[in-house]
This record gives sequence, structure tokens and C-alpha cells, in this order.
Amino acid sequence: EIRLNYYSQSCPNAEEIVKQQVISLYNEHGNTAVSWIRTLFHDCMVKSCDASILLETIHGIQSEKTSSRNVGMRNFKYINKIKDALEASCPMTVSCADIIALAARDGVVMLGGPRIDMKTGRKDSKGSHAAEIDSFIPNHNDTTLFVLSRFQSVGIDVEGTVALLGAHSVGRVHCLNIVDRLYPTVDPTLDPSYAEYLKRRCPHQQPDPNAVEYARNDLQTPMILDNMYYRNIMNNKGLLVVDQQLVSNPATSPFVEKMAADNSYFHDQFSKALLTLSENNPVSEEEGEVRRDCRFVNHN
Ligand code: HEM
Ligand SMILES: [Ca+2]
Ligand SMILES: [Ca+2]
Repeated sequence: EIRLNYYSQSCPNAEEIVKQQVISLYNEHGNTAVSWIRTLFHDCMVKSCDASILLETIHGIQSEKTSSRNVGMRNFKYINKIKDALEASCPMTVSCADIIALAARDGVVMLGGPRIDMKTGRKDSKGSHAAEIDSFIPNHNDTTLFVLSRFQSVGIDVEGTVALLGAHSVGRVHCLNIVDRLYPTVDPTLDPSYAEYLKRRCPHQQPDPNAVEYARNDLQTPMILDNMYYRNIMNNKGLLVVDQQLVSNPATSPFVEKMAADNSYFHDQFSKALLTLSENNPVSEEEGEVRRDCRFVNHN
């Protein structure tokens, strides 16, 4: 059963240890904080917040990391650093699924977002769900209707979905996910000068797989989790099709306007929805485990 302060007896400093690690990683590589937010989404959305996304391909397990939906995910290696710090104080106590949740919570704070009171006590999966990823995580060009139905299936309503996509106020997108909007003709819903910028960032219709070509999600405040995302999409400066469509769909556009006008309303709705996402379908004590190494299931 997940609850607030699950580790208060078994590892009283657990949350503080994660926080210190997230801060020092942020100071080394600011983009780690960005990664933790996306990692939570891609773990929790796929079946359960069970750290399934961290497993490597080995002994009949197919890693989720190689899925096309997970393109661009980064900084997984630093999860092990957080885990090592926890193992040094409390061996075999804190789950990798809780590391993902707490790191996302603290990453949000590092990026100027709200403070979210997340529960702990999640257990780690004993397998990956690689084959099912595409049925849980929408594609970059799916319709709003489809996106809303995916989030609704995990208990997140229209307002919450609009708020969660505000995570695209930070981070980057590889050209692969944008070129369809630039070539052969520019998507008419793209601001022309913004399209010129994107074409400079992504000069080839078929992105060179060896070149790391990407554009920032939010040019104005790329490292701040703020409502600039909504102002951008209202100005036809959305990067992905799923972003831009929030403005034109009548179910989502009123929330876009409210969030664009009021950063603290955005933060409140983002907190609520991220909390719901972070509690999706926890694995039971009997079915799960606390992994020794977040990349592999335990062998005992
Ligand atoms: C319809 C739902 C969503 C779709 C289709 C989607 C798709 C994408 C894509 C294609 C990228 C760029 C990856 C790359 O090329 O490197 C991206 C980046 C990102 N997404 Fe989403 N996303 C969705 C929802 C969310 C949600 C709910 C969150 C978190 C609450 C989130 C957080 C992020 C973050 C933080 C990045 C930047 C990652 C980085 O710079 O390392 N996304 N998303
Ligand atoms: Ca998962
Ligand atoms: Ca921003």
C-alpha cells in the first residue's frame, strides 16, 4: 500500500537522500531534472509505476528503452547513482519505482515548478512491458481525442491532460518528431518565423541518424516549468502535433487559455495530475520486489 512517508521507519532519510542527489545531478547536468519528469510519465503510463522502464535487455527480458516511443530518453545511468546513495544508507529498502517518483518530484522543484507531496512504497516489476508500450503512450501526431482517452484510462481528466502536456515547457525534441511538419511543405498551423528556426535546427527531411539534431521545446524559458508552453501554442509555436492541437480542439482550448493566463493555476493542475499519474496501478507486495540494481530483476 503506498502512502506518505512510507520509509519513515525503514529509511528515515530516504527522501532527503534522493533530494540531495537530484540537486547535485542538476548542478552537474541541468537536463537530468528534465529527464526525471519524462521518465515518470513513461514508467507510470505503461501499466504501472513499477520501474519497468529501467530494465535492460537480458535473460528473456526485452528492455522498454529501445521502443520507438522512448526515443530521446536520457540520463538513465544517473538513476544508479541515486540508488547507490540509498543502498549505502538502507540496503534493499527503497524501490526503483519510488526513486523515479521522488526524482521527478524534486526535478519539478529544480525547474521552478510546484512542490508535490508524493506517496512512496511502490514495488518494482519483475518484468518489462515492452510489447505494450505503443498501446499506452500516444505518438507525437495522435489526435487529441486519442490522447485524452489514453489519459482518461489512468484517471486523468481533460484539464489534467492539458496540464501534464505543459511538461513540454522544458526539454527538447529530436528532428525525427518534427520533420513531418516542415517537409515537403510547412504545416500551416506553424508560425512562419518559428518554422524557419525549426528548419535551421532540422535541415533534412530525413534526419541524419548519426547527427544529434533537435530543437528546444520552449525557446523563451527552456529550463523552467512554467506556462510559457500554453502561450507558445496559442502563438502557433507548438512543436509536436499533439501540442498544437490542444489549441484547436474545443474540449481542450478553454484550459489552454486559462493556463496561459495564470501560472499558479497551471502549477496547481499540474501537481494534481502528476500525483494521479504517480499513483497509477501500484504493484502489490507479493507481485513485486525491491530491486538491488534498478537495471535488473533480483536473482534469489
Ligand atoms: C500525448 C502525450 C505525449 C506525447 C505524444 C509526448 C511526446 C514527446 C516527444 C516526441 C518528445 C521528444 C523526445 C525526443 O525527441 O527527444 C517528448 C519530450 C518530453 N516529454 Fe513528452 N509527450 C507526451 C506527454 C508528456 C507528459 C505527460 C510528460 C510529463 C508529465 C512529458 C514530458 C516530456 C519531457 C520532460 C520531455 C523532454 C525530455 C528531454 O528533453 O529529455 N511528456 N515528449
Ligand atoms: Ca511501468
Ligand atoms: Ca518553459
